[in-house]
Amino acid sequence: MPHTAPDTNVPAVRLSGVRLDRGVRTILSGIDLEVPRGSITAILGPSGSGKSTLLAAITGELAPAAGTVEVFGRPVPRHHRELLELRKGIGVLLQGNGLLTDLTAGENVALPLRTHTKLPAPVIEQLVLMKLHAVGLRTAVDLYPRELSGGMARRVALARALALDPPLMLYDEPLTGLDPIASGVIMSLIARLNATLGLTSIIVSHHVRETLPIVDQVLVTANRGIVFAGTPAELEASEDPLLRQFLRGEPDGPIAFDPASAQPSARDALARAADAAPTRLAATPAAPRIDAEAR
Ligand SMILES: Nc1ncnc2c1ncn2[C@@H]1O[C@H](COP(=O)(O)OP(=O)(O)OP(=O)(O)O)[C@@H](O)[C@H]1O
Repeated sequence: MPHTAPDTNVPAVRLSGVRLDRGVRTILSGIDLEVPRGSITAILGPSGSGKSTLLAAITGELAPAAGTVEVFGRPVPRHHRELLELRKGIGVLLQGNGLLTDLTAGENVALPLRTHTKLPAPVIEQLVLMKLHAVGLRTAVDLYPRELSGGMARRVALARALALDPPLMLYDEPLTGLDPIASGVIMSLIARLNATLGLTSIIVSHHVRETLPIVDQVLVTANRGIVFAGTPAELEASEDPLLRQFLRGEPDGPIAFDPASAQPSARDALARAADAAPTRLAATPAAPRIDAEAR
């Protein structure tokens, strides 16, 4: 398991030739990617382009229709028991906080420890305080979720995701519903925890501007694939019309906001973009929209 004898040359996550379907629909295909250990990777892209679906493949919630998904050098298993083992090594912060409202912050953080370990209660109590301390909320241990601000509740959920010391953290839209100040706190916390605990982090986000400063690698999903993989600086410097439009969060541009209503000129520009970067941009006039939520 990831907890034991890590081979530091093996990436934390590797996808090779992966295709992901939902029912009869192919959401992503031809996916090759590596997430180096210790890094922070952002998965950005328009709504519905398959960002969360990629996370689901990493946790084994969605088996690939083709290709392989490896976490710390091991193929993601399909059997329930082995999957549960894998997931103990993956901390997930979901879009909603998922805190149980009738439990205190401390009891919420204790849940994974009570469920997955046989540690005695006093040890769990100490671990809970340590996790809450890591997110700057030790004093909130006895508060109920309704007594917490949105940002505090997100930090308690983060402490709970860290409870079992997972080497890999997945964040699905960690900033949803937070104001700019709380967003800044969460992003710097993600960066600090990644560095101090030696984690590997993957962040799915619509919040491009808030996310780019803390990440090492950016992947952009669109048009059923990964249309960009590189550093934040490389993304900012890209001349690719699709990426420029996405970065600016514009509904109008070379990529049609609503492909059904694309004008011929938009289609032409899209085709030119696809010709200019055939390996990175599999754009077609029927490609998914780039929408304004990308901001
Ligand atoms: N459990 C599911 N069953 C069927 N279809 C699904 C399921 N989950 C997602 N999809 C579909 O897969 C596509 C990609 O969804 P996904 O949630 O991965 O996109 P996303 O990029 O994360 O979007 P958003 O930014 O809006 O969260 C969408 O068309 C969505 O409707």
